[in-house]
Amino acid sequence: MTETTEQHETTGQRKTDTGPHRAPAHVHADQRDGTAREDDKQRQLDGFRVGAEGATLTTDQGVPVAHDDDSLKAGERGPTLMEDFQLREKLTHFDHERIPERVVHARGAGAYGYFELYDSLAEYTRASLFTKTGVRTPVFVRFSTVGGSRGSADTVRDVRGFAVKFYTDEGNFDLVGNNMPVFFIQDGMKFPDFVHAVKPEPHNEIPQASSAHDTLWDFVWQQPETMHMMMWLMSDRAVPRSFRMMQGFGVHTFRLVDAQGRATFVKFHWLPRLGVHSLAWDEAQQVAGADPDFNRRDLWDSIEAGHFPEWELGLQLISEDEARALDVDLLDPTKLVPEERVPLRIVGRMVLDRNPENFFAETEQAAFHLGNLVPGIDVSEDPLLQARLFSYLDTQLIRLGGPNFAQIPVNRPVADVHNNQRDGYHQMRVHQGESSYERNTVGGGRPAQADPSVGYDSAPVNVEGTKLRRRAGSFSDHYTQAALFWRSMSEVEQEHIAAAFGFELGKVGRVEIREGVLEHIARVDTGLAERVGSWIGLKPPEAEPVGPLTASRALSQRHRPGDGSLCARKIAVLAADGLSGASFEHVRRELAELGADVEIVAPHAGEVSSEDSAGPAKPLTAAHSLLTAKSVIFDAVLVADGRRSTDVLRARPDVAEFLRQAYRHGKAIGVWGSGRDVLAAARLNGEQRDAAVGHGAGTPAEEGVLVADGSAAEDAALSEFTAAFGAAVGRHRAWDRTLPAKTV
Ligand code: HEM
Repeated sequence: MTETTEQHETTGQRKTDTGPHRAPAHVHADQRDGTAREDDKQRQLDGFRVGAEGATLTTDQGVPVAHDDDSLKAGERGPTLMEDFQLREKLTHFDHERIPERVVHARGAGAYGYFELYDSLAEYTRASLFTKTGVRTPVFVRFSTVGGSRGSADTVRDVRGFAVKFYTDEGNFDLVGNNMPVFFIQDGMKFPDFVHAVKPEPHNEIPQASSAHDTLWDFVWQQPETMHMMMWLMSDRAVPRSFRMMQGFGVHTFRLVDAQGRATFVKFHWLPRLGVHSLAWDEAQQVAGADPDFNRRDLWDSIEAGHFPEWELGLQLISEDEARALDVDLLDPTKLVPEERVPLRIVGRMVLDRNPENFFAETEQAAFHLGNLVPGIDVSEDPLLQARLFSYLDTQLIRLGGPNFAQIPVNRPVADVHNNQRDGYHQMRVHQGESSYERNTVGGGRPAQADPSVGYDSAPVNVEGTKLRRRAGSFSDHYTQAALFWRSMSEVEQEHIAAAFGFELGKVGRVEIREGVLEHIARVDTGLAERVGSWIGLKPPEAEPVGPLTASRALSQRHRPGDGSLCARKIAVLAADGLSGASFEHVRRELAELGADVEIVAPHAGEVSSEDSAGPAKPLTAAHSLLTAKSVIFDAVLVADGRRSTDVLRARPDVAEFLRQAYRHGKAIGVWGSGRDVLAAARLNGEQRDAAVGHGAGTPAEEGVLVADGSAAEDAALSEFTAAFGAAVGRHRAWDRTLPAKTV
């Protein structure tokens, strides 16, 4: 018997199974042709599912329980008896349900899927993951915020974690990255300091999941290496519309290693099919209240709806010689290599197509680690990366309660596991044999060492030096790339960055911290410092401009619109009893065909009456009342035709506020038929708008505001309107409408 056959302690069944409990599917990549395939992980997980539907309730010992509502007492009104083993077991288990949350990245959501390689990298690496084209390697991905606790809101200003576990046939490879390509600090020695500074302040544990407080900005002031990353953190990247609409980055430089041991530097980039899109800051703050699970729900819903999130993997491959010619040190994690300098080679795609079935068992117990490497992939000497190599395994030992967490279903490899690592808390395997050591003449487990052509080997990098605690001189420029980022932004993005600095520093109480940070900002760009200074009432100091610098188009979100698809974009249709059901159904159907999720928001939830006999056969249902739905949880808003409906809507202040807020947040707004009157009454932007402006099918009154006369009788006109509206939603936002009032 091989060791992995003993691992399956629990048998179970899928929720949909009706048959007897199945023995776990036993996945051995090497029993076929040595290749891990997309469903291998799922088949392995099948063996651990426990479905209790229809089963008899038992204790943990399997004893049937006939009475689960009352404890065992001495008399009806007497004290509870110590001997009540049922009660004690139930309470004890409950008392121990919580495990520590992750020390950072505590709040997250995950999904399964696959990575498919379409361009072999055999010339650079022997990793099967990157050489077998067409093969779909199973993955589990967890997205997260960094600073907040497990129960904090999704849409706070923060970096997002983007951690990918590839279950390859050569073992697990984890790419534990973020949605920004650089980091705050250059050396792992500073990580605890940085995290202590950004987390809630220790005396009163305020503020939760926010960088807008004295200690974080004090750290920034004292540690100017943070400046490049602070530019990213103040940008729209820090408030993504969706996990599906973020880039991902490995951040550090890694190495790909070929069969001869030749190494090439590599930087990993994930590129979302849907483009890179963000919330407006005002919107993000309101979503945090209206739906704290906004990003988590979006990921879950899109997968359930079959709109599978997708990214392409792009690599920057850099030889040692090319590295020497770059004007940045590849070992410095506060620097990026512009794509214009080293273009991306797109090699594959990742698709997430399955939600986990149990949040705790899978997402919460997932353990990613930078040191989970496979043959052909190696680390670099980046001092931040080197510290991470220690930290993940160390923290997981306590978070997951001992050294056997690789046996937890979500963490276990699809590849076979054989070694002499034994015992410890939560050991699930029943190892066979008399001995558990090597070298060994007794026999027993005795896994043989792999052939060198198969086993992991570190890149033979020449390393020597004098022991010292010092930062490399090549790491010392903290401003040039921060300025590159600033100069690469569109006008709207720049305005958002300036306002974000203004917001955050505006929450800093100590004026000397504000002044100190403003000095650093002035060294990045004096124009930016002027704008920030005007928000916080300070005059920035004189500073020497950095440069000359060209911009990098690739850094601006504006150049990553994506495919414009409406995959699981949420559209609200404001309506009341008496709407035109036929025209509504027409618009709904056409938007749904584009992938959008169209929901009626009405004065009351439940059935809404339609005014026309030609309306839909089934009654229309409002998914939300105006009490439960705010415009911030939708991407766009429509107002339906129907005189009786619009007469109600145009008199309601909450409808006017819904539209005004959507307008302020740059969202597409569309009205047809008598819906025009509701728009006119809303006085968008405080003005009485002439609802006749721009009418005609799909004619924009201004960018993203579409007004049509179309009624049910004019199908072609309505289709034209719907198509124009859909295109506006696909463009995400009319960003100019989101600009905060300028103070300069
Ligand atoms: C020396 C610097 C760093 C240290 C010491 C460190 C440490 C940690 C620790 C202890 C965790 C919790 C892990 C767990 O409980 O399972 C964590 C999570 C994480 N870290 Fe880091 N980190 C560092 C830098 C970074 C950087 C630069 C990135 C991005 C490239 C990053 C990305 C992540 C992600 C994505 C997670 C969440 C993984 C998950 O979803 O479970 N960290 N980090």
